[in-house]
Amino acid sequence: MAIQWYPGHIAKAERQLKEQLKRVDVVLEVRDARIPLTTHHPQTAEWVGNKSRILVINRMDLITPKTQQLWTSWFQEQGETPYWTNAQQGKGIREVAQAAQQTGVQMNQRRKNRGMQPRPVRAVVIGFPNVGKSALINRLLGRRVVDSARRPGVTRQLRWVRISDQIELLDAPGVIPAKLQNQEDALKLAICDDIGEASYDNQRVACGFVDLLKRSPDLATGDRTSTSSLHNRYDVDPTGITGESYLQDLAQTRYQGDEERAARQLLNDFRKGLLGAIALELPPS
Ligand SMILES: Nc1nc2c(ncn2[C@@H]2O[C@H](COP(=O)(O)OP(=O)(O)OP(=O)(O)O)[C@@H](O)[C@H]2O)c(=O)[nH]1
Repeated sequence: MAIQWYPGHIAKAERQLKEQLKRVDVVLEVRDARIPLTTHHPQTAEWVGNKSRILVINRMDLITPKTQQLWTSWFQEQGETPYWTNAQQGKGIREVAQAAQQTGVQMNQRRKNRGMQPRPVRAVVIGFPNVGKSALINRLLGRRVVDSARRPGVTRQLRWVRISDQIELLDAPGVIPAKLQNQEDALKLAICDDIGEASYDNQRVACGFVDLLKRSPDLATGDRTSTSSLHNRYDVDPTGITGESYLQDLAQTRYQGDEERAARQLLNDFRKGLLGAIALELPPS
């Protein structure tokens, strides 16, 4: 499905990300609740090194509580603790701040053991494009921004903002370049709009979206299947037809045959949660 990206752009994003990571103690890795695996870059562990990492899964409002519970159990089995947030509405933010603060306690204990003064823990928010990094930063800052300072000796000027006596945050999030491992990942990122600079074809992505839902009708848990969510919203039944035919039918019945408009509408409705809480991934069994 030919989703394109620019190697030069990726190299630059990676350099910036590594520069940001050098300066911090704790990394808040933000993922998209609809695709928590695909919004994880395989190189993250390498980038984070021996720093602390907090796993933040944002857009919790776009999946059902049941799906969230399945993921929480799965992550716990992998030895990870997910922190669920809705950065748009400010849910789950306090817990993330507390977790970051907790890593500072450990860091300061090590400093103390070496005869050093305590200092605030330094954090950065990283994640794929558009997963909600800025929204999270703004929520973490809230009204508690007391000062912001430029630190000398930093090659590129990175600004620290203090979110409490114990935490300082880099004000610019680290963008993980969407290295597209395979077409399935690329499609999911495009559907969720987590792909950034890459360019893709709305109509192909929309058809791929319908086909994906048809392959996995149980993605929407709750009282409705994901395909009946489509039927319900547009009054066009996807049963027995391909994604491509679905888009054509949708365009015919609602958009005077304009498939591009139909595709954009379908994708926007999904992204806004208007098709219901549909996850595009469930934990591997
Ligand atoms: N439904 C929902 N939308 C969210 C949530 N968090 C952020 N958004 C929306 O997602 C979009 C992207 O959020 P940003 O905070 O700009 O994402 P970002 O990761 O900083 O994006 P880049 O700067 O492009 O990398 C915005 O329209 C937000 O309003 C959330 O928890 N739920």
